[in-house]
Amino acid sequence: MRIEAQQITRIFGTTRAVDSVSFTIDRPMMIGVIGSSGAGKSTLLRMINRLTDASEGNLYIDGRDVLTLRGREKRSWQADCAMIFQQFNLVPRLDVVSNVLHGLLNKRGLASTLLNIWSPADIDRAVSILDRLGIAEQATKRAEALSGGQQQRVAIARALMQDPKIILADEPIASLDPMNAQIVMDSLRRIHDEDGHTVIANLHTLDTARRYCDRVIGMRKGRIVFDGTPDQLTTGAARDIYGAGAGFSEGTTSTAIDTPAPADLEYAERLLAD
Ligand SMILES: Nc1ncnc2c1ncn2[C@@H]1O[C@H](COP(=O)(O)OP(=O)(O)OP(=O)(O)O)[C@@H](O)[C@H]1O
Repeated sequence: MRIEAQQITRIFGTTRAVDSVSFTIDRPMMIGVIGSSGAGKSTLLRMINRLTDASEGNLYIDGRDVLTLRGREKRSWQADCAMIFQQFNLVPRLDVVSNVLHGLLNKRGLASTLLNIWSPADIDRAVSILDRLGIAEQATKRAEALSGGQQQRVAIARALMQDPKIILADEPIASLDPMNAQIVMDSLRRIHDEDGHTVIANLHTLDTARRYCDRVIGMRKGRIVFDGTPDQLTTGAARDIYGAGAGFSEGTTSTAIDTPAPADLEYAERLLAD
């Protein structure tokens, strides 16, 4: 899949949250997007997925501009473009396997959703995806009973259930302890390696971007100020991305937040409402 962003821009009031961003992805890659809080990382992912409309620009996916899609075609693109969020966005009271089956909602009609009708083949597939992520034994538990790391793996399973062409992850490990963060990043990397999906992840630490990604995009004030390999991401380059002075320390690049972002809640509501 070839992805070509041409001068994508999103303006909120007087803020150019994303300002004339262009990049091309011409083979499946794992890409990390880094930058300080407010740099425009979430807005960029949300424009790709069409959760937020762009103010200007084009996003060609295999030659088709997905920013202009409406109605059924827009939903079809959203089904191809799975999102994973910092706060997991599972339905807490539902069991794990039902949460994974919700990945099909982007592809299914309302009736089967309301009646909770899933074919045995769908259920088998959901369990085998959970198995792949090492959490099949949790399938019948309520999502809320799982640890954060397990919940994020359920969210990844839900994303895989929709058989996406691309996976977008918005700060997928920002709420997790280091061990669970590693398990989740290992899972995303393995999915990329095995399935050949492009994964674009907003990440709040440089070492994670360096360790897991083939390419790193650095954003500052809505613009791309770095686009290169992890090797090219020197401390000097990081200082430019984060706009820090000589006292810059790589350990202080965290932009983790503790409260669920409105984007997360909106996504969960959309999954339930569709
Ligand atoms: N719905 C909105 N309405 C108004 N302004 C917004 C909205 N969403 C984002 N912004 C603004 O756009 C800019 C970029 O925000 P964005 O959330 O994309 O940055 P980010 O790099 O993802 O930051 P963080 O790491 O804190 O999530 C910020 O100035 C933010 O306040």
